[in-house]
Amino acid sequence: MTDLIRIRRPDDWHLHLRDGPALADTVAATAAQFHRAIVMPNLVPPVTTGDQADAYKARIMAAAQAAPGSPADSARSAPASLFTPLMTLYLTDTSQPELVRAAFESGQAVACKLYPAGATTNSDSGVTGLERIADVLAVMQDIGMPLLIHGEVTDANIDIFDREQVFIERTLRPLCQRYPQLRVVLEHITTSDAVDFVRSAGPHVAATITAHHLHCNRNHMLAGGIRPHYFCLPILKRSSHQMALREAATSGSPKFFLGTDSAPHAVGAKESACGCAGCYTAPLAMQLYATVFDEMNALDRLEGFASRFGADFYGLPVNEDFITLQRRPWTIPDAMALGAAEIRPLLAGQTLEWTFETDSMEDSNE
Ligand SMILES: NC(=O)N[C@@H](CC(=O)O)C(=O)O
Ligand SMILES: [Zn+2]
Ligand SMILES: [Zn+2]
Repeated sequence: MTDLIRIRRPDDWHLHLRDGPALADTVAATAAQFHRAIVMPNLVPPVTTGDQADAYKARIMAAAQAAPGSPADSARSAPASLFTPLMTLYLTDTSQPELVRAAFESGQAVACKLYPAGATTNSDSGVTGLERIADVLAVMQDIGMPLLIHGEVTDANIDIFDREQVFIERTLRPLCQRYPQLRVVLEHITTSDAVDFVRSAGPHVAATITAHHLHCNRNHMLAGGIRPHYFCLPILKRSSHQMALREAATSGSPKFFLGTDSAPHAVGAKESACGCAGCYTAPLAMQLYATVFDEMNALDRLEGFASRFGADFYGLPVNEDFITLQRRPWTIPDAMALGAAEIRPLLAGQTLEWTFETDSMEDSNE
């Protein structure tokens, strides 16, 4: 039995850091485990321009400098100061192709995010119809800029558990036919339909998979009481879909890679008559993924999923340093700070088999 895993430092290819007082906590949590992260642009107001992405990146870097583990805090060794945010632009009906091109070519943004208007948290300014951004998509295809997609229809007549599958048939399949070379990441996939679609598409189409969709199915959220801390979008599905995701993540296919979709909301905003969608997993991300890979007898494939395939897709080098996880029980805290607010992480109070070791930088010299 393997009791110690040492892998190249992973990256998080789908993350919500939020803004303002929350940043110090969200950045520190992610930087403790990951080197890079694709930072989602769904702030209020959203990050739609290269200059806004630059300004947001500067706020994130300032938070990383001040975080535990940075040179300003030498007591711990988590390399918060090495954290590299990779910025994204939020597409709207009025996004301009030449501005998108300029932001990509200057390095201000590595990708654009498509939120169908109204599909999820802070998506009200999203795209109301793909025909409205046809010119932007054509430019993105030309320059090789990835399109990151929240893949759910917003049609009120479509059952919430079917919205991903219907999006694939109605929107994604035609999109991939119209732009056959467009680089696409279907984010936070939740269904076997999404797994099948991504598998059958070309190498320029990939998907991220969250830790919560690997750990949970809709029974966790709804059986024996309604548990708002499991509520996220796309919503948790039945266990057969969860199994399809587990198989995809642990299959060794480079089309599936790690994206936590860690998306914190204050406890009061989730425990409400109309609770917010989003699960906070950043501080327990690698412990959760390791537990699933262990359960699937696939610990030898964790490094590909967590530390290689995403970097390969984005054309970036793999990280030079390493992290260690140990088979040792670790109990997830009941509550954590999020700026002045309190937050309840996913699976709060439960014990995981794997502990994340705060790792030393010497590893990179071995
Ligand atoms: N996943 C979620 O349930 N929520 C995310 C938005 C998103 O990724 O769809 C958030 O920003 O809170
Ligand atoms: Zn989303
Ligand atoms: Zn997200």
